[in-house]
Amino acid sequence: ALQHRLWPDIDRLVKQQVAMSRMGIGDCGTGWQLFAEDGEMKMYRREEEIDGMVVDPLKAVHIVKGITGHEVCHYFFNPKYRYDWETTLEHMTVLENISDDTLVFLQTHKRIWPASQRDVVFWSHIRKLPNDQDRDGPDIWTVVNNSTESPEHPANVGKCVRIYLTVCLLCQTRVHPPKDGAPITRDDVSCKITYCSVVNPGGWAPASVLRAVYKREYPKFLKRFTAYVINQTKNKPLMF
Ligand SMILES: CCCCCc1ccc(-c2ccc(S(=O)(=O)CCO)cc2)cc1[C@H]1C[C@H]1c1ccccn1
Repeated sequence: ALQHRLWPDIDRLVKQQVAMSRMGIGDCGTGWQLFAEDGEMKMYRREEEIDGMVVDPLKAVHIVKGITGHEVCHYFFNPKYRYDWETTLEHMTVLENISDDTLVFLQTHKRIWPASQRDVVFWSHIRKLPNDQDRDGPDIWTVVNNSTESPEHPANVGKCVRIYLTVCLLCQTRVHPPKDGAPITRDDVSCKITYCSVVNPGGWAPASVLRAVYKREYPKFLKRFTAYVINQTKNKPLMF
């Protein structure tokens, strides 16, 4: 395929993020603390600071019945759905349509008192990966979002503080074939979702405020997003 300017970065980061996501919490070494749990959803964080700024890595694992990894990644990647599920979003622009699987976004997020408002520029890439652990299992789907520069939108010139993030959504579909050989329905599928993110808040914000924001916003985001995908797909044919 024709390579574009971001391709080497994207390819390297996707491979690195997928490898990290596939590691369980256990073998990521210690330091992960469970901070939120709701049914099948478990959220872990590590407390890390860079230059006194909270950049706590987050890892969430969730198992959702009735949807596939392709569907989860489709609704996460495609800009036309984002305002429906991203509650902290104030404005979103697609700066570049690099290819049908790679976009560059500019997003401004609602201000969270007492911190100043944030914006972010990132490339977003969706990819299907062969399921090398279970050869005849369904493919794995992933979306990786990673901050990038935009000459037209330099950091910290307007009212917003630029944040920097790396996000990886990795989805493994599981099919539980019906005994009587009947066609597969939504009752026979589930999706194991791993969501990893590291957000550097850019300018300084009180550690207590940031940790409270993350503790509130991440569980809300994953629950709302997965409920959105269930609702959007329930009367549609399965997308594998
Ligand atoms: C003082 C607060 C500073 C940080 C505010 C902020 C900005 C962007 C983001 C963010 C930006 C992108 C992504 S994504 O996964 O790529 C999807 C596409 O939107 C995810 C999260 C997060 C937060 C932090 C609110 C926290 C928060 C956490 C989950 C959801 C929303 N807000």
